[in-house]
Amino acid sequence: MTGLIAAATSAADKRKAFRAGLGSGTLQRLPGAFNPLVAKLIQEIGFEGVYVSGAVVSADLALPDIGLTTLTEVAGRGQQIARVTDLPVLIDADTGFGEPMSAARTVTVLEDAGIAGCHLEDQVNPKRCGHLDGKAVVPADEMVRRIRAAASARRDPNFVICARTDARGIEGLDAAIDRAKAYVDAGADLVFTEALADESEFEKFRAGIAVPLLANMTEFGKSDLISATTLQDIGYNAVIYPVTTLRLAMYAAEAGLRQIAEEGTQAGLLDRMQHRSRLYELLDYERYNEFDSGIFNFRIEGSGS
Ligand SMILES: C[C@](O)(C(=O)O)[C@H](CC(=O)O)C(=O)O
Ligand SMILES: [Mg+2]
Repeated sequence: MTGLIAAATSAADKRKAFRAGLGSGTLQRLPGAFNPLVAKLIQEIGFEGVYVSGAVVSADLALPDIGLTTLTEVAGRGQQIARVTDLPVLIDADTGFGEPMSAARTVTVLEDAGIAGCHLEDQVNPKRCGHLDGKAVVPADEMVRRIRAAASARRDPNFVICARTDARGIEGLDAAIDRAKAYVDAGADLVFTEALADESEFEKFRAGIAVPLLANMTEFGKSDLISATTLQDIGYNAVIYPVTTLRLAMYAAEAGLRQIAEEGTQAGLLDRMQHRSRLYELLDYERYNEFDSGIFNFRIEGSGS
């Protein structure tokens, strides 16, 4: 029954794999999973990791991404997602949920949740999406304390501490690079270069920083949508597509709900739905017969199947 209810790969092995991936020269692609089922899809399709987005955890609760969610809520979602995937999970820890000592506690809680790494950003509280105007950052030395505290709290040295700088949109690119250098000196393993504009800025960041770099290819934001091949050629080590699956799903859900409201039936929507049989395949439903041979003993029939 290994790997059925939960993924078989241990958290320690996932962290090792994430470290190795970041050092491999191959871009690690981490789409955001808005739930554990999407994480299974991400693994099946062949991505290198799974991202858990703060914006998505918030939106899922019908809240804006302004630091309203708690560590317990975020870690809980992360744990549910990490449990079902063999891939490493990188999670968005916003500003660390408080003072540097809270950032330290955040790391211990996320380690216990089976997460492979987290990013902490240098925004003030309340934070906002990094692609909006009107952001503010804390002084660099305060963020340095955040990162030091987080790095010192690790029990597994392979847990990846990623420092995100939001400074590009506030203090400019050179200042953002200087901040990132200070965060690396404080113990960051990976740098999240938030809201850069175009390829030339990604190149400039790459030239300035010695540790692995992560690009955020979020839609409708301040960064050009650069392909994975180009990011890899520039020398980036990881990319997240944080809100993409939620945007796709919500778009489809809205269109479908409007059609049902108008037409009084979903009959015209079946070819735009995940089929029951595909859902069951993704869930490994049939394998539950390993527990009890009476579990999967039906055929999928009925309307539209
Ligand atoms: C990456 C991010 O922190 C997230 O929470 O997913 C967001 C993404 C977004 O709001 O589009 C961010 O870039 O701040
Ligand atoms: Mg976020």
